[in-house]
Amino acid sequence: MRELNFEDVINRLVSFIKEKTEEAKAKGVVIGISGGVDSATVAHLATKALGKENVLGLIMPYYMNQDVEDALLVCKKLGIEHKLISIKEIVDAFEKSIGFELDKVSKGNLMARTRMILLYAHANSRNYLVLGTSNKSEFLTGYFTKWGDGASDYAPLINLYKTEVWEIAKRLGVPERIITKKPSAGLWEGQSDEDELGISYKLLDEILYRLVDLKMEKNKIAEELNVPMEKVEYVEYLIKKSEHKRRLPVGPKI
Ligand SMILES: Nc1ncnc2c1ncn2[C@@H]1O[C@H](COP(=O)(O)OP(=O)(O)OC[C@H]2O[C@@H]([n+]3cccc(C(=O)O)c3)[C@H](O)[C@@H]2O)[C@@H](O)[C@H]1O
Ligand SMILES: Nc1ncnc2c1ncn2[C@@H]1O[C@H](COP(=O)(O)OP(=O)(O)OP(=O)(O)O)[C@@H](O)[C@H]1O
Ligand SMILES: [Mg+2]
Repeated sequence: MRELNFEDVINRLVSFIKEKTEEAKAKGVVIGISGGVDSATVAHLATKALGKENVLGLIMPYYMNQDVEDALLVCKKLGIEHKLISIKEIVDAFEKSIGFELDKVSKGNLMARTRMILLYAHANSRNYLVLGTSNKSEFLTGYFTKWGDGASDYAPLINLYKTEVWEIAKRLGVPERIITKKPSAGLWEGQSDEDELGISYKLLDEILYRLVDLKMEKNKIAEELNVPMEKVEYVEYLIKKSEHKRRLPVGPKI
């Protein structure tokens, strides 16, 4: 992987949050806190940048489980204002109004979009910005809900791979159990990013870095990483298939 000076990266991330908040003349930021490492990292960075008084954490579970405890741990450790809002009633009411039972991916996307609505309701009413938590691995593979967790005003981690987010989290003092837990979108019981994506973040990031940043030939990547060519082609397929998620809607040239 590329060699980053993580202390320098942290300073840049903190300055970025501070600058963008000032530029927007916003009073603070609101972040969805899941109990996972991406949101914990963004919350730590925002607290460093703006002070704990100007950071609002929204914990928005559908399922009441250990993740809720972990999200509370993050907010309490940082001393930020936080609210616990169950989205179960809202999501179930949506589904009832839709009139048919949603498949699990569609229902998961509905959860992610419901959280987006709650984040923006708070941002609008307080003159806050919504900070997103997407990282480069998720962004490039399309592993996020379009206009759901993918929607935000600024996404500080968007240029950092998941394996790099783990390094930053360690240096920021994110609680160990949050760093070592299996990444999960938490959209259904037992969901795991690496199982759903069909590849470990370690290998995914090595392939993405070579394909996207270094623009290496696919056969060279397979050779260098000692993996079958199909793995590299699969990652390339994920990038292509999700192109529409990385841009605003377009229409024909007139
Ligand atoms: N070629 C194309 N051009 C323009 N638009 C296109 C399109 N193909 C689909 N679309 C549109 O995009 C929609 C599909 O995209 P989307 O609604 O996002 O849905 P989709 O990509 O099917 O599902 C989201 C995936 O992200 C995962 N996820 C979600 C949320 C959080 C996390 C996490 O890590 O925390 C992970 C989730 O587990 C699932 O695998 C289609 O219904 C259609 O409206
Ligand atoms: N229960 C939840 N409450 C509040 N926000 C949530 C919840 N679930 C997901 N989110 C938001 O959606 C984002 C995307 O989820 P994602 O799983 O990719 O990140 P994470 O949970 O922070 O880290 P990890 O990928 O390691 O689980 C979260 O970072 C968070 O901002
Ligand atoms: Mg998660």
